[in-house]
Amino acid sequence: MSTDAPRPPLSRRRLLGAAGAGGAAGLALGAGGYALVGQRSAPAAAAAPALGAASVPFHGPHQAGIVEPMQSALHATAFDLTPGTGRPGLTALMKRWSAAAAAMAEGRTPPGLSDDQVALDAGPSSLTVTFGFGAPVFAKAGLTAQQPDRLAPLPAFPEDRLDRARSDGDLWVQVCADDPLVAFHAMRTLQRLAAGQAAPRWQMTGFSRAPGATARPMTGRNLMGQIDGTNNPKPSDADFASRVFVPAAPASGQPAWMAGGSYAVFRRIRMLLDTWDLQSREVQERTIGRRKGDGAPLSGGTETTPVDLAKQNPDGSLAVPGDAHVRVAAPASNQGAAMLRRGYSYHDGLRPDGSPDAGLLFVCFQADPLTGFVPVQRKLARGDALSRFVVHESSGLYAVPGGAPAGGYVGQALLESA
Ligand SMILES: C=CC1=C(C)c2cc3[nH]c(cc4nc(cc5[nH]c(cc1n2)c(C)c5CCC(=O)O)C(CCC(=O)O)=C4C)c(C)c3C=C
Ligand SMILES: [Fe+2]
Repeated sequence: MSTDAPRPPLSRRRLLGAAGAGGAAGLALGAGGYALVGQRSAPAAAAAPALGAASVPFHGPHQAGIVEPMQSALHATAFDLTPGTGRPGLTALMKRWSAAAAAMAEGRTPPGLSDDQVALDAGPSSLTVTFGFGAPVFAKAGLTAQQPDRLAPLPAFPEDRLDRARSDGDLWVQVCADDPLVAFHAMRTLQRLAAGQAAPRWQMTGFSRAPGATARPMTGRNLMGQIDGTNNPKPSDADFASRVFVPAAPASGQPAWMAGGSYAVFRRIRMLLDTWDLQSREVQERTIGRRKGDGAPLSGGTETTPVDLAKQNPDGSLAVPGDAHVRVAAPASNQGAAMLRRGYSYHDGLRPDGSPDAGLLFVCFQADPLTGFVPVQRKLARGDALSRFVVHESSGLYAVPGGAPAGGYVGQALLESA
């Protein structure tokens, strides 16, 4: 599932145009959060094409990696604090991680480590790093009074087949970039910087379509072949911010340190692709409620035409079937519940039975999981035609603090609260 709607066309063209004119370095674009910056080294600056030179600022009111167009590579890692790492250790870690993420987002070598040089020749490639806190970290850091009640464990959904060793975790780190080596380097650097204070609990790798792969910007496809991400909330929607970000306290009813933050739900959802591929095109389309080729709703129109859930076929049946995924998941079917989906495909080879170990690393962000993911997944688990073709294998819910101002670090308002 992707929010592909990739780079805004204008900035994309300007990026490529600037590179073509040889004037990439130092040009601020001011659209979609992307800019071109100075490079890691002079030779790299001379050689880096626009894609590698594009950067997303680490500092800002919200963390990067939420509203920006999806990059092509993802590493998601959960860490557990090592025994004895209390609040001071966690504070030191978040300072180190934030400084490293800010540097790498500008294509600079992170402070405090000898660089492994994996990303040496590349620019920042739109690297974003997003940090989240899992529920257990609050007790471990002596911060239970500051734990949001929204961070209560997700309910058990029928048909979940969760592997607890690949679920949850004290800290969650999402690394995205348009170059796989840049993404690996960032993930590996953060892991090395955590040594002694936090150890990886699980790590997963995802991918999306490479920028420039299509003749024009298009919504991405998932491994079932569907156009996925069409009906995501858009930053231009009037209610976008209130759906995705936590407002300031006390109006939010949430701890003050969560202002500008969000909640991330992460689910590893395996697709039963061998079974899916045996289905007719008609069954596949009725399962989702949209045409496979162009993503148009079965109620008619084009990909971007609003879904008409009331539309009937000439025989009186619903054009979008009663159990179609888009009907069951729609805000209109869930008292307005909505979330910003930003998931990546994964493929980890074959399972023992020879079937592909592949699917969707589902990531969604919302201001409140109790009015976002939870009611929607509750409904999907009961009546979604897609359930026959997917298995939920791991799960996590994380509080994603607001962004850090220049000179600050992510989680500062929590970790320096009284
Ligand atoms: C609980 C939330 C959701 C899960 C889990 C989920 C899994 C999942 N979805 C697809 C494929 C598609 N989903 C689409 C739309 C869509 N999905 C959700 C929520 C979850 N999906 C929502 C809220 C919506 C939007 C509904 C609407 O308002 O119309 C689509 C259609 C295109 C689109 O709008 O993005 C596809 C395709 C898969 C394959 C999957 C698990 C593997
Ligand atoms: Fe979906």
